[in-house]
Amino acid sequence: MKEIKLWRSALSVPAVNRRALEKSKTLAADAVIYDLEDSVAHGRKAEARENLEQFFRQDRPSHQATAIRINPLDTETGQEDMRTALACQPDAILLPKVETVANVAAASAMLNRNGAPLRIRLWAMLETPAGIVNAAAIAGAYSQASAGGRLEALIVGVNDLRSATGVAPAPGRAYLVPWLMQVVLAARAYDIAVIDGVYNDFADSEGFAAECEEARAMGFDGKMLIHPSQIDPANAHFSPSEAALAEARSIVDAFAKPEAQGHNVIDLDGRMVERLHLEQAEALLAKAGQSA
Ligand SMILES: CC(C)(COP(=O)(O)OP(=O)(O)OC[C@H]1O[C@@H](n2cnc3c(N)ncnc32)[C@H](O)[C@@H]1OP(=O)(O)O)[C@@H](O)C(=O)NCCC(=O)NCCSC(=O)C[C@H](O)C(=O)O
Ligand SMILES: [Mg+2]
Repeated sequence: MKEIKLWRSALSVPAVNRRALEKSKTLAADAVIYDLEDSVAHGRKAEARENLEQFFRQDRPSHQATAIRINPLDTETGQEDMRTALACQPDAILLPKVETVANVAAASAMLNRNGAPLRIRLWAMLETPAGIVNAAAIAGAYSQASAGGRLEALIVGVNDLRSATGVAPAPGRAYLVPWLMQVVLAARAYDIAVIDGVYNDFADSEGFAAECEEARAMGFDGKMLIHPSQIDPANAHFSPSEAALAEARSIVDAFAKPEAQGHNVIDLDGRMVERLHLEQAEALLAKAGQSA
């Protein structure tokens, strides 16, 4: 059976902030992304790497996946970050500003060359025009489904994307939605996770809730976060609703009845239900069991 993982909340923590690093272990985020890239000033990269090496020597809570976001690998800073990440052995390394299959190939080759265990995965941020245009190729080339690939998740970087395209940071994301959907489609085509970008105004809980709802309806698995106050709402919005769980139970029950045996299509209270709905229902119930 396929491994089920939760991707509802991926909190970014600046690796330069030791207090936030400590706090991260106590939080209910499904994943924590320790950031060496944009949240760390250029002159403090070495300090941030040192913090991470110390931090990863400690025990970590088992409920959280860990990732380290490095700088682009075609820079000396990115190369040094990768050495730190290899020493820390997080669950994943998050590559920023991925634009081509070659960007992922370079990281994958470094992991393989250095004998990194296969459990260390790659996550890719798509946050430039080229990254969005090439989303399907990037998702396909190194995804789990394609012979031992390491790529496990795509994350959208909406701030960089807005900056590179000139799309205004206005309320609502009408002009971004077509590009976001391209990323969702690419991830679904290759059966990898897909995480929506950050909501900067962490004091605006209503706006955040609205964006979570939109992201869920678009098919995202969760959201990248910047502040602990966003974790509980994200976990709630990206968990299956009670109504969806009740529906799933009724589908499972209906297919378990003797009269449904040998049928791929049944009538459930005047609606056609197929076996693919049964598989969806079982997956939803399994996921809910994991998040309970
Ligand atoms: C945005 C912040 C700078 C706000 O920080 P601060 O003013 O300190 O917030 P609070 O006083 O409300 O904090 C309350 C307590 O929570 C801790 N805290 C705050 N943020 C985090 C965090 N991210 N992880 C863990 N803990 C956190 C504070 O230390 C306080 O703790 P305590 O004193 O013990 O009660 C700050 O939230 C922050 O730095 N956020 C993360 C910024 C970041 O990671 N940016 C990079 C990711 S964004 C991105 O990737 C964009 C993307 O690339 C794109 O292109 O779109
Ligand atoms: Mg970015």
